[in-house]
This record gives sequence, C-alpha cells and structure tokens, in this order.
Amino acid sequence: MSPALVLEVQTICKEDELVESHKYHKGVKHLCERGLTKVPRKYILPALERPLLSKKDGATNLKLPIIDLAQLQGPDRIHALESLSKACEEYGFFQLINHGIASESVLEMIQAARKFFELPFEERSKYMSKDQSAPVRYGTSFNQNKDRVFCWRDFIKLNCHPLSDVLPFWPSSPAELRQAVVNYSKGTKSLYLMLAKAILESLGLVETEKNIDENDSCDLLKEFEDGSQLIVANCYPSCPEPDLTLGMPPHSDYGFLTLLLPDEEVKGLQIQHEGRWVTVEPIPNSFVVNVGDHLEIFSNGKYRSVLHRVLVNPSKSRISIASLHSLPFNSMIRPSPKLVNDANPRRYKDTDFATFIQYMASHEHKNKNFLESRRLSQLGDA
Ligand SMILES: O=C(O)CCC(=O)C(=O)O
Ligand SMILES: [Fe+2]
Repeated sequence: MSPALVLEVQTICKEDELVESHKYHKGVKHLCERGLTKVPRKYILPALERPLLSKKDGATNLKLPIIDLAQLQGPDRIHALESLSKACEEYGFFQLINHGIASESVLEMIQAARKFFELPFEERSKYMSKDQSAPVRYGTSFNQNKDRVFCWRDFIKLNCHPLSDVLPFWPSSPAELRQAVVNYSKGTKSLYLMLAKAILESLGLVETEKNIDENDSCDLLKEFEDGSQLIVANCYPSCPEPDLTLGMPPHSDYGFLTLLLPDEEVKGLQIQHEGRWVTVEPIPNSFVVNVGDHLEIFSNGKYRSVLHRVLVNPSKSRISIASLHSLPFNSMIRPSPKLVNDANPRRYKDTDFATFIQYMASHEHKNKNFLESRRLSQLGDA
C-alpha cells in the first residue's frame, strides 16, 4: 500500500472511531431507545472477562451478613459490633436492616431517579460533563474517557457536600428530584456517621460509651462529618445479550463506606467471595453496605474493600442508588497509627483524593488497581 493510501485508511479508521465513540458516549439508554437486537462491539468484553450466566458463576446466590442498626444502637451493641467486624473482615459487605430511614424518602429517591432517566435525551444530556468534581454529572459506562470496552450503565452523579453550594446546579427536572435527593442524602449521611463511629469502635479506636458529640476531641469523627458524599443513581437498561457485557466491571469503591440501595426486584450485584462471583440476594427495606478503599487503608488491611460487579439481564432494566462517603477532599488517608505495630506493619502509602483523580485520568480502572498502587511493596517503603 502506498504511504498516501495508508494515511487515508488510517484517517478513515480514526473517523470511524470518533463517530463510534461519540455515538456510544450518549449512553446505553439512548442506544436502546433506538432499538437494539444485538450488543454493539463497543460493549463486548473479551471472552475471559464475560460473566458465565448459564454456569455456576451466575447461579450462586449469597445472603450477606446482616447488621441490625436497632441492635447496634441498643443495649446489645457489643454483639452487633462483633458481627460488624466479622462482616467487614470476611465479606467487606453487609446488609443493614432497621436502618430507620423513612420508606417514603427511599421511594421518592428511587422514583425521582427513574423519572430522570425517562426524560428525553436532550434534557439528560445537559448534565454531561468530564469534570469529575462537577456538582452534577450525567454519563455512561464506568470511566467513559478511559474504558476500551464500555459497560451497560448510564448514571447521574450528584455531589452532595456542602449541600447549599451544590443544590442550585442539580437538575430542575423532574421537579421533585432536588427535594428527594436532599432528604435522602441527609438520611444516608446520618446513617453513615453512625456506621463510621461503630466501625471505629469495632477497630478499638473510639470508646463504646461515648457518642459523637462527647467525642469532639476526636478529629477523625469531625472529618467524617465534613467528608464528601456523592449520590449516584445507576440505570442498567435491559440488554439483548447479557452474557457478553457487564453493567459495571469488577471494581472496588474508592471512599470509606458505600450505602447501596439495590433494585429490590431485579438482582444484578455480584461480589467476589472466596474466589468466586456470587449474586447478592436483595432484602426488602435494607441497605447493602460495603467497605471502600479508604477504610481498607485506614484499617491497615483488616477490613477489605471487596471487588464487585453488576450483571445485566434480557428482560428488565435495573436502577440502583449508591451513596458514596469519603473523607474530605483534602484529607490524607493513612493506616491508623494505633493499628500499626511490629506484628502488623504498615501496608499502604498515604493517599489523598488528588492522587486518585490523577490515577483515574491516566489509567483504565481495572479491578483494585488503584488500591494496589497504594500498597507498600516492601516494609518501610512509604
Ligand atoms: O448497581 C449496583 O448494584 C452496584 C453499584 C456499584 O457498585 C457502584 O455504584 O459503585
Ligand atoms: Fe461499587
């Protein structure tokens, strides 16, 4: 081939890619609305990364350990703390029951998210942004600027901290969305603070009998209160060939804790447990809570931020709402000095949000690769 022809072919391929990527950046919902009978190439995973839906892999259901918030806040706290500790060590996940958030607030949040995804594409697309710290961001896949294979998810991410600064930027349609997110984010934040304090206690870092106000000398609890919160509504449209793709690839969550409201009717969340992918069975009126990378680092590896992924299915679309809680944007996360000693040396480097954002901008997020990049390879190597 002549050099001119090679150049021409390369240019055409590049243009094809551009057209393709532009098309896919509009999201899965947009593609599905135009009618699809096959999964486009952009979403087809390499054979080894596909879910094995017809085999054992897709069929194994798991009941997560249950933590009862009423027990945790009552006279039997010690036992609930033991269960919490065991769940965070062995599963990195638990199911929270008796959480105390009004069911109306939960329903309003789900309804508002559902209505948002039903808006015409032109309305949704107003909130598309590449800025990771934007008060609101509508997008698709996992990290659409880096993913080579896209996943079958659209999302809206609402930054919730501080509420008064971000609220004016949130979508004004559907009309009930803002109030629903305000109520829901306040409820989940106070739940998170209760859980974070319980986790500190379970790690032996805060005394059991004190409550948050009495502990105001404890900087860490203050940092939790000032921490960032992101509400993410995920929409996974039904998929004509669910064995070729995933709604979310295997990943761990970056922050301290995630409070997830899975779709009660449509299963899809899988976690890696004892070397296998297992499907989480949703329990009505409960949250699925998981340990994030911050907590794994902070606990010096005692609690584990576990890989999870999302399956899609051929007949039903699925909605989930994740409330992601991290320490404040400028905080440095490091293993708690009280959890580091000769027998249990420091396992992770100090890390902050900026490092994470830089990492995400320059790497394809795969499995736990960010956390692995923070792991100390040799003792004493900070
Ligand atoms: O949709 C789900 O069940 C999981 C969502 C999730 O893992 C996330 O938002 O980080
Ligand atoms: Fe997640």
